[in-house]
Amino acid sequence: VDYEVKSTMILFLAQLSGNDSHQNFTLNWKLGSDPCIDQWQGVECDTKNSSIKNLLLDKLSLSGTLDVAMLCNLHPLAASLIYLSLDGNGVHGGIPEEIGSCKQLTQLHLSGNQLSGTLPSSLSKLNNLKSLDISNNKFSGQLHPDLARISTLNMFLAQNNQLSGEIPPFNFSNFDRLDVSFNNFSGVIPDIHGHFTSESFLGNPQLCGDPLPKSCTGSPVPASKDSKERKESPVPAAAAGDNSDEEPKKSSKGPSKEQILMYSGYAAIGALVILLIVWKLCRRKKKEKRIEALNEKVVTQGSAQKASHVSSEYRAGVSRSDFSLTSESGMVSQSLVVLSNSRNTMHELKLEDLLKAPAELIGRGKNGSLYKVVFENGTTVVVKRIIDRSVPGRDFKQRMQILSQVKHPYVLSPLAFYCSKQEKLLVYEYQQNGSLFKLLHGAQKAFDWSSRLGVAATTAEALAFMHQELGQQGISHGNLKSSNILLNKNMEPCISEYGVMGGDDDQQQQHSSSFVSPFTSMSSSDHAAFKADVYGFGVILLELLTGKLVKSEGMELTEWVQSVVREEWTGEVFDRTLISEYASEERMVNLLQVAIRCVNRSPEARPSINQVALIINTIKEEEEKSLIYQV
Ligand SMILES: Nc1ncnc2c1ncn2[C@@H]1O[C@H](COP(=O)(O)OP(=O)(O)OP(=O)(O)O)[C@@H](O)[C@H]1O
Repeated sequence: VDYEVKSTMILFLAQLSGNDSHQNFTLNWKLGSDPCIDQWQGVECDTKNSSIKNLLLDKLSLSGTLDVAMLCNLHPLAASLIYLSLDGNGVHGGIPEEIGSCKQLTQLHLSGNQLSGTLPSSLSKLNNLKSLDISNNKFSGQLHPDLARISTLNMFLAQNNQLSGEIPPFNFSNFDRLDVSFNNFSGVIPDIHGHFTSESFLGNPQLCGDPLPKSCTGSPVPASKDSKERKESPVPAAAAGDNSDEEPKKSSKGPSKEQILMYSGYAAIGALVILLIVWKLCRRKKKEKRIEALNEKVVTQGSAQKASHVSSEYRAGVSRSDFSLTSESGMVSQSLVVLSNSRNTMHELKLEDLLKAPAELIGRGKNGSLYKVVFENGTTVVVKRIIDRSVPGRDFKQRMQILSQVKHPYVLSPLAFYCSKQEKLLVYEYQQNGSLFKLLHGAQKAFDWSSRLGVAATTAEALAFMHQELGQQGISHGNLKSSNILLNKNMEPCISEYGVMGGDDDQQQQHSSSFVSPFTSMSSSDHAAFKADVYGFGVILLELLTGKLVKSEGMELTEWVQSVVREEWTGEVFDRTLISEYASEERMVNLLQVAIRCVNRSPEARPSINQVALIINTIKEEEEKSLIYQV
């Protein structure tokens, strides 16, 4: 079974279990093993062509979501999967439309979960489906009439949900089992050819007709001859919502009951849409208020201090700062904003102190210059002076405020910032162990495989937190590269300059063209920026694996790796120092596969950073287990 299928299955299970990667271990699903040969629990294969046939994951206390898009969008799986069973778990959320791409499915069993929402219309595309069991969930809405077109269907169990509308005219003569009881179905029961008793339809107060005792014309239905031995309904006609006394109204000239129902349905949808718009507007207002509140919380210092005139030209080794901070009027237009996450000593930080302190230029990147500033008390910070004027000041300030509130141990938050029309400065704690770039490409090259894997896993987790765990406030990095991964005093990676550029336009355009957002909750530019971060992270993985520079002698690392892999010389890609320490080639190849997926030219084909983090964690856990085993 190929790598992509294995990793997709591991991710699918992780989503099902609510991102609990331990479930993979319990079931023995490991990247380093084979689902068919090593018999992953719950997986049954077609022995002829080693393809995955059945996924039987009943009663495993899975409480995550059903991401069938992962399975059904992957051709080899979609072409082989015929039975998916998740009965008796706690899976929540809906069934995604992508289920329609799992064309070979003959059995879909999802009974006894917490699934909700309407059934996707794409279910009707499953024209091999024989049994569909969605009973004992929280599904609502109407069944798509096209469901009745699945000519192979012979079992439909949907009891105990909140489904409504009419029952589609299935070909009941093919059916062995049917149960739609205890829902909110309404209207006339289609012709069941005498195959089922009233039990299959009970508990739907608005349903009428054979085999229920409630007639659709008001009078009780006489038992038809072709009905199989029919039991008396335990629900009295009145309790079943018999509305025979309403019937005469039907013949009057006014709107029919169906029309009234239809119009009130439209009215309800209209009201819902209005409510949704009002809710969205309220949320936006609230968000703005929250940001304003955050702004008030921070310590601002004196708003119109005299600017100490400083030269705008940098001279290496000068003994004082040279940030030009003057506004047109010669005054400092705004003051330094010390953020609430700063250490105590930093609360006292003043703009004049920053200007007075000796500063040393330590870098000049495409987005600005970086200075190391040492205060009298010995505290050392770095100051990033941003030259990009395209980032609007308001956006920049808001982003900095949000970032200062985000507490992730592996994301370096700014200590303070300054923002005027001409100038943007950011103050960070100085990290004396330098950057990942230096560690990989500097003179000293003692950086073993386990540490590299650790850096990859920690960075991916921190990014996943920033992208997804923050929900609507998720922030992309915008300029992810190995020089922005710093090493803290414990040599752990720390992502620096987070969100400073608000998305690198070049990088985004280059790496996220022809993008169409599949999300409604997120703007397409946010989504493109997240995909650009995944690309940047993929390049970092390639640097970790190859030890090579991103660009050298006119050759891009991504292109070089892909060409070597295409030629099937994969082993040639890896850093010689890793080979000589006998690092596991299997796990290096697994990480390489992740990296290659991240740097895919098409942004849509790149995985989410959450998926990447999960796979890297799995590789890391396998590495740790093997180390314990060696000891
Ligand atoms: N807080 C810090 N502590 C120590 N070193 C840092 C810190 N921040 C950045 N550096 C290092 O200083 C060097 C220069 O940083 P700078 O941000 O100017 O360059 P860059 O990241 O290559 O460019 P840019 O971010 O503008 O694209 C880099 O090697 C970086 O790793």
